[in-house]
Amino acid sequence: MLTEQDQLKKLVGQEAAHYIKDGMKIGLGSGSTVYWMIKMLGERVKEGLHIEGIPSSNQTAEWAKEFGVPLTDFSKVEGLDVTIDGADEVDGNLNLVKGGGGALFREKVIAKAAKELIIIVDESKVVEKLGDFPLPVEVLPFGWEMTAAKIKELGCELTVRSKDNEVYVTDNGNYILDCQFGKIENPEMLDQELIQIVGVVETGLFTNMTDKVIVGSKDKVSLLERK
Ligand SMILES: O=C[C@H](O)[C@H](O)[C@H](O)COP(=O)(O)O
Repeated sequence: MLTEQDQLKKLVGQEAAHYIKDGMKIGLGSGSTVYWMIKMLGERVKEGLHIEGIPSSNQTAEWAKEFGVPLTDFSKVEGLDVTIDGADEVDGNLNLVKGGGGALFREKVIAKAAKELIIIVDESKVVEKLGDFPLPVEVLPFGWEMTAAKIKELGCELTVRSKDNEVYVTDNGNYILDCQFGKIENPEMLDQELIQIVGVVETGLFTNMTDKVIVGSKDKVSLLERK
């Protein structure tokens, strides 16, 4: 039995699959909303759609295999036509917080590699200002305590992400620091400040990258587009 939020995730995930055209190379994001998009893409592939996707996480790769979506990698393609991904927060300028599922680094790679970035969310993710959701920052394990101290100097409280009482390790073998900055006034500047800290691999701030956001709410699906 799906929760109301999951039903909205399903709705926008399925909707997004219809943006894909024959022959496209697609960046496949991560998370429970993307799951529905991949499932629907699998159905379209069975009906004859020819596409190839690059997954942003091991979980996404598994789903793609399960639903019959062909995969490729960056040794075989030069770029992507479109990337479709979820988000943890979206602001009015279509800036994003991502990485709730820990896949932010590969997600940023496939977002940057694509001609178009389409984000799929339920309405609870749309906010005026980013920052209620703690910002995930991927860091190298070596000296992560030093990296964390430098990040704290930018004005946040943080925790190292854990899972089942162990430190959570990303698909890239790194750690995630969940950073509570409060409302983020200037996401672009914060992203730049964070990325300059030695040991930071990537941040969950995706600024000036999103072209379209498909938002699912109770009575409709709406489209937000880059101004
Ligand atoms: O690392 C995970 C990703 O950034 C997800 O796209 C994000 O957390 C949204 O996930 P969901 O669709 O499950 O809410």
